[in-house]
Amino acid sequence: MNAQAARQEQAWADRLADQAVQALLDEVALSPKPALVDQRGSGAHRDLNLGLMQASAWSLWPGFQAMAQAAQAEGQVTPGLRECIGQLGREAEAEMLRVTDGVNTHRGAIWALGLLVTAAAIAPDLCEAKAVAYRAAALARLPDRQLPAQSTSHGQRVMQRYGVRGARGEAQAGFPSVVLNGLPQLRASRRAGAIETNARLDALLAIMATLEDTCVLHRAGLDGMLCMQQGARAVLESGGSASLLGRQHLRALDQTLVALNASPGGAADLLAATLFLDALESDAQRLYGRDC
Ligand SMILES: CC(C)(COP(=O)(O)OP(=O)(O)OC[C@H]1O[C@@H](n2cnc3c(N)ncnc32)[C@H](O)[C@@H]1O)[C@@H](O)C(=O)NCCC(=O)NCCS
Ligand SMILES: Nc1ncnc2c1ncn2[C@@H]1O[C@H](COP(=O)(O)OP(=O)(O)OP(=O)(O)O)[C@@H](O)[C@H]1O
Repeated sequence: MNAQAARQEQAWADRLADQAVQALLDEVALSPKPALVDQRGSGAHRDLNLGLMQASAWSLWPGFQAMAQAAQAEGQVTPGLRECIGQLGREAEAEMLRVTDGVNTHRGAIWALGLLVTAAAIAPDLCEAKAVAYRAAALARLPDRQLPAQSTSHGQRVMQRYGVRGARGEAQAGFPSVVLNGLPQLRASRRAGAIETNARLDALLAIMATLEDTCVLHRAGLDGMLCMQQGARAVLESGGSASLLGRQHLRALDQTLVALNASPGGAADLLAATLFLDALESDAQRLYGRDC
């Protein structure tokens, strides 16, 4: 590789890490989100706040950059790359826990964005959202033989109890909540004239309307999850977060989910994934001058 190509690769890896961190910062700053940490406060959480979430997001930059570089070195989806980013993901999680003093701020986000950053780095000229999600799914389906024996997570417990597929299933299926719900809603709301805040809130609600969020199942059971899904649908069906009626429904949903302790952390991670893929497509249009 000549020096200019090497510089371009380096810049692309840095850019992907920037965009992943930016997506996390944009997700947490977006307000008012139902029962989640945002600029108003901690939602249903006692151990999370805005500053902690931001510090956590910044701490993940080197991990995302390293995943992008590993993908560039390998150049394709392989079992070796899967195991390499598994190790980098665990190191990123350890750094997150160091920065947050042991609080889980972004476990699900490291998983989702880590896979998407890796998938984007493999083929910078093939970065249409669906293509990136497809490559990320292929990676997520590969086994990680280096995965250490883990103590049972909240996610694993509720997946067994309710028969849902959780964060792994979402990734292995090609992020349907992002590709079929979050991104189309983000763009539909923009086209309908919503300001960016409302378009992003609507995207979050579109994800919440169908997601089997293991955070919610763990914290508030099946009733909490159905409440989240129905409440999110009610906001969208009454005109979305930009409409007066939609805002009334959104306020009610926030109060109900906080009372149930039902924070949709998985949906928040997938909103960050949506914002990442949206920015990636815009970047590619600028760099390559074509629709992805
Ligand atoms: C797959 C992960 C998320 C573990 O999931 P599990 O469900 O067992 O654990 P846990 O309950 O601790 O975390 C799940 C997190 O995912 C998010 N989430 C919840 N529900 C969903 C859902 N339906 N879809 C997507 N994300 C979700 C939430 O943020 C939640 O906190 C991950 O931590 C993991 O195993 N990583 C291994 C490291 C790795 O291979 N990394 C490679 C890519 S970076
Ligand atoms: N803005 C946000 N507000 C709250 N949670 C978020 C936000 N964005 C993302 N999340 C996700 O929610 C998850 C935190 O949920 P939760 O506190 O239920 O995790 P836990 O550590 O598994 O559970 P517990 O705190 O009950 O022990 C994080 O993994 C994070 O990915």
